[in-house]
Amino acid sequence: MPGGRERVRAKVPATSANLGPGFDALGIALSLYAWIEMAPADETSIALLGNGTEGLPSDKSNLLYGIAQRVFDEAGVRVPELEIAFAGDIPLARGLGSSAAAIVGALGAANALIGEPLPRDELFRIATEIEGHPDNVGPAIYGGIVTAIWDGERASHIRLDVPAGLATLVAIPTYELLTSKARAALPETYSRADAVFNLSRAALLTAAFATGKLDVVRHAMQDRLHQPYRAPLVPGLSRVLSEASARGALGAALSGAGPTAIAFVDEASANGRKSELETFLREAMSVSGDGRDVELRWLAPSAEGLVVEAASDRLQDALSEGGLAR
Ligand SMILES: Nc1ncnc2c1ncn2[C@@H]1O[C@H](COP(=O)(O)OP(=O)(O)O)[C@@H](O)[C@H]1O
Ligand SMILES: N[C@@H](CCOP(=O)(O)O)C(=O)O
Repeated sequence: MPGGRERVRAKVPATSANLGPGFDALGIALSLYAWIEMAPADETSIALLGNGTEGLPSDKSNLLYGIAQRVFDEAGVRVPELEIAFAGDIPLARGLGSSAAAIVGALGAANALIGEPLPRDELFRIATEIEGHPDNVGPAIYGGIVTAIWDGERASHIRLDVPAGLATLVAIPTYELLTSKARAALPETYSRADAVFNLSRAALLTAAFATGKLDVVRHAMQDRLHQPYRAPLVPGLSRVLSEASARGALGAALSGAGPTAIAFVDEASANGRKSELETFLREAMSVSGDGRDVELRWLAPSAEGLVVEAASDRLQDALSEGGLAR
């Protein structure tokens, strides 16, 4: 491939979007990853190696192939046949940005395959256009915490380092909730009081992250724009939102469009209350009541976003030999 690579592999982090009040505006990258590999081929093949990918198409109708072709079209290059492989630890349709990771990884891999004609900010613009909002694709590309806007044509963002000592615990239910369904539950209009309630908290939360003032996070995580309307779709969410701060968390939120819940903890003041928070989240989010249908994970924030490298072996081989850095 002139100026490009023969085989490339993109690594993309999971994300938690919204963080409570920052609906469609704020998100954080988490250390759980998806890999998307591409190489030119004589005939297109798509290997889906991740858990939960069974129902996804493995022909040219797959999202990953379509996005790669969009990059080639924008760059005026033709690569009609591709060998694509996807593997990932990010569970699908749980509010941890699986679709954002797939979009960002496909954009990054396709761009690298043809010599990176598109700058990273253009990848962000295209990813936002495809996803419809910038709050999960932003941290997936840039890592850290990202605050962003989208006006339908242009996307602007600022990336913040994650404050030292901020730990995140996610409670992932076994059931899926598609973002499209969780968005359909939202009203068309909001009152001025609710708009002011959210914009003041989103601004305070962003400033708290930017300055490392973790004690302010607990006052800034409430939301009136999406969580109250999504709570009927996520059993236990209302309890988590109202009680998590009394159980050792700085605050809690619905992760992305759900159904995962995310709690923030200040390592410096957790004072041995992590197991209390774990027990509480497991109990509250369990539909079966015995907690076995909820997976708890302490996921460190990921400072790194999209990384694309030349690959010397196939993703299948790297996976089976334990060669993927998690
Ligand atoms: N590797 C992939 N290939 C094709 N489609 C994918 C891939 N990963 C995710 N998707 C699509 O994204 C959907 C999940 O996206 P979404 O409902 O936004 O949930 P979330 O992004 O929170 O996991 C899946 O049902 C699937 O249609
Ligand atoms: N702001 C969006 C975020 C969706 O994130 P996802 O990771 O669940 O796709 C929303 O809340 O709808």
